[in-house]
Amino acid sequence: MELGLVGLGKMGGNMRERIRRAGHTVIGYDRNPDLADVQSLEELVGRLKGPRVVWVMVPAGAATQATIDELSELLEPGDIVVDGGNSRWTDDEKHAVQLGIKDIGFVDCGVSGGVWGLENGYALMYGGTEENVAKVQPVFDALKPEGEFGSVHAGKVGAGHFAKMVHNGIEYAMMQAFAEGWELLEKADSVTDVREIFRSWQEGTVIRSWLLDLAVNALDEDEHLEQLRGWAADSGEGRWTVEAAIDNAVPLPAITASLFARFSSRQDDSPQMKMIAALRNQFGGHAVEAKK
Ligand SMILES: O=C(CO)[C@H](O)[C@H](O)COP(=O)(O)O
Repeated sequence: MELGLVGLGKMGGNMRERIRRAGHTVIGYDRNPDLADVQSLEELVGRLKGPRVVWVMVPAGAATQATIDELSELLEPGDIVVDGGNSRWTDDEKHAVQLGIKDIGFVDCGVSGGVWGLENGYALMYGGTEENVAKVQPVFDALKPEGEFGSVHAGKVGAGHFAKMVHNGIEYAMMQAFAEGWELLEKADSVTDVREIFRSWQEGTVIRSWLLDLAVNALDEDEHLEQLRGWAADSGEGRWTVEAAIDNAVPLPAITASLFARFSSRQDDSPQMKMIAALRNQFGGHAVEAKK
């Protein structure tokens, strides 16, 4: 089939390649003309035969909204837009309504696989009507990992991004657990080779996983992670997971703590710990350390 793909960055560029390898035609547009097959969204839409499927793979928020705004003007009834970015699931219903006014279909799709997806395939979680999903199915089949699992029609519009959001929340907590265990092992006098302990866990253990494999890769590159600063960004999905937990009154202590650990990582000094130190000093005369 033919696909229009908007956004050819780290994810979109490799996805174009994987879909092409499966024998489909992909016409890609990116703001960077060096990456693009066409120079505008208008040209992209003009090059596709109807009914068109256009996959949007740009940063969540303003960039996705601007792309959907433009596509809603250019596409025709019966065409489909797939949002494959990390959009907040609450945006999906709005986009479905916006496009639905012109009878353009909408499918949301959470995509996981990172820079390894080209070779390993991408895990896909999509939401939308059976009819719209069926029109995109050949592309889902091209992108998904080989084998029985790796893609799911998660429910109605929004369910794909909701599933991906929860996946990312789990990802936060799993990474945090590996990070905490690693720090404790590094600290223990009795332990001589933390990297080899991590490597040994890759077979036979309850915690063997792709994240563990990636941790071993990282330690092979830099055994004590001395080249890195203990600083981690977050791109929103952990926050949305915690917000959804509050909306549904579901306790998420591990995921919430792993999100907050990232906030702590961005502080050079902890303002709240200054208050703890001040209070301990006030009530008990306990020692404080002066700012250097
Ligand atoms: O979707 C992903 C992996 O599954 C992304 O890499 C993820 O968005 C990274 O999120 P964050 O910046 O919040 O750690």
